[in-house]
Amino acid sequence: MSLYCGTVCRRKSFWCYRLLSTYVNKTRYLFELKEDDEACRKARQAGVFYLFHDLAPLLQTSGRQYLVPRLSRAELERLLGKFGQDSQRIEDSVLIGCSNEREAWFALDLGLSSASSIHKPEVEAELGGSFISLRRAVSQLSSMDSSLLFTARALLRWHDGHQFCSKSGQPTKKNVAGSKRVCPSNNIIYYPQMAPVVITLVTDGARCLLARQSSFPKGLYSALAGFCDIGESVEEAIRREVAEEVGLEVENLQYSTSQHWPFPNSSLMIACHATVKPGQTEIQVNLRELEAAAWFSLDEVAAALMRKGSFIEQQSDGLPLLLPPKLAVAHHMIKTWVETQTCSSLAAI
Ligand SMILES: NC(=O)C1=CN([C@@H]2O[C@H](COP(=O)(O)OP(=O)(O)OC[C@H]3O[C@@H](n4cnc5c(N)ncnc54)[C@H](O)[C@@H]3O)[C@@H](O)[C@H]2O)C=CC1
Ligand SMILES: [Mg+2]
Repeated sequence: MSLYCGTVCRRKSFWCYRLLSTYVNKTRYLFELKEDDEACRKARQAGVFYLFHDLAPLLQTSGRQYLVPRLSRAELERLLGKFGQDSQRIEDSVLIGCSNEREAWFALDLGLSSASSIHKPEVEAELGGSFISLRRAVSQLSSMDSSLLFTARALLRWHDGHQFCSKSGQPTKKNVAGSKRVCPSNNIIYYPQMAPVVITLVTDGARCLLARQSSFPKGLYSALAGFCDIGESVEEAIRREVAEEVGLEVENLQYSTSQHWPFPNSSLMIACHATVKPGQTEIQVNLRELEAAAWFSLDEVAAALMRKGSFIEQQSDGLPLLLPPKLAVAHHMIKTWVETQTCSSLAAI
């Protein structure tokens, strides 16, 4: 049973953790760490650390998968000492989560601050791993690891880009958890930001519309995506983006799911399905935004979904269509569409 006992237990800690479900307990604990610098400092003493270098996480290879090593506080202090760094450097770490047992997890980038950047190959040799671009590693990470590393990368990048107050020009100061930065001269609080992005899988009933940008790997097609403009609702952004990019009008918008996507900046991907208006299927590609867009049949998409291996391996097997990696929300939407189409065609038999 999960119970919240409110103010009665608000003595030493914010909440009486004993009575709460594991999930609520964890959520409340993280909330406390973000709000209370002293509690977070204490948690950092016993916490574990994920290391990055210039936003690339430290990873270790295990067969076709990557493992994500973590360091205890003592191991991290030893490492910093070995490379002539003060343990003060740990102050730069940011809180990215915690275990069910309230072990706090932090991320620290050893390469971002050029004044005190640690030489990458030496750390890699010392820790028996490599700092690998998260984008490159994403298909070989478990979904739990990738979600944690996405958060860490986004937060580390945000702090790196918000060292100064945009009003006073003075240095800003992060709270211990790294959930905000404050300008000491005018008390303006800066919170980490994400840009809302709509991503839409358009169908005409039998086919789905996929598109590619010239920057995509050869053969890769994805759903239509675009940043929401100021003042727009999600529905308006979807209609505008589809019209802008492929010259079609859509209706029957249906929310599917959402995902935090850290490349290149933090985006909140809001995924929806939509259909074209009856009789409107002729694509007019906006070549300033896209290289190509086309309708794909269920068979073509289902075959592409079955393909295994990395992009490089898939590119060499000669089939024309490549789909986004499993962890991308675009993959999830395409898979959902194929499943729905397959079920409805089976039901029609
Ligand atoms: N996780 C997934 O499955 C997928 C994620 N994406 C992500 O969605 C994002 C948006 O997709 P695009 O087609 O590139 O968007 P888009 O169609 O809006 O075009 C990008 C252009 O929009 C403008 N723009 C407006 N607001 C912006 C902002 N806040 N930040 C950056 N540019 C802004 C810029 O001129 C930029 O060149 C990309 O960052 C991409 O990584 C895209 C497809 C799949
Ligand atoms: Mg786009």
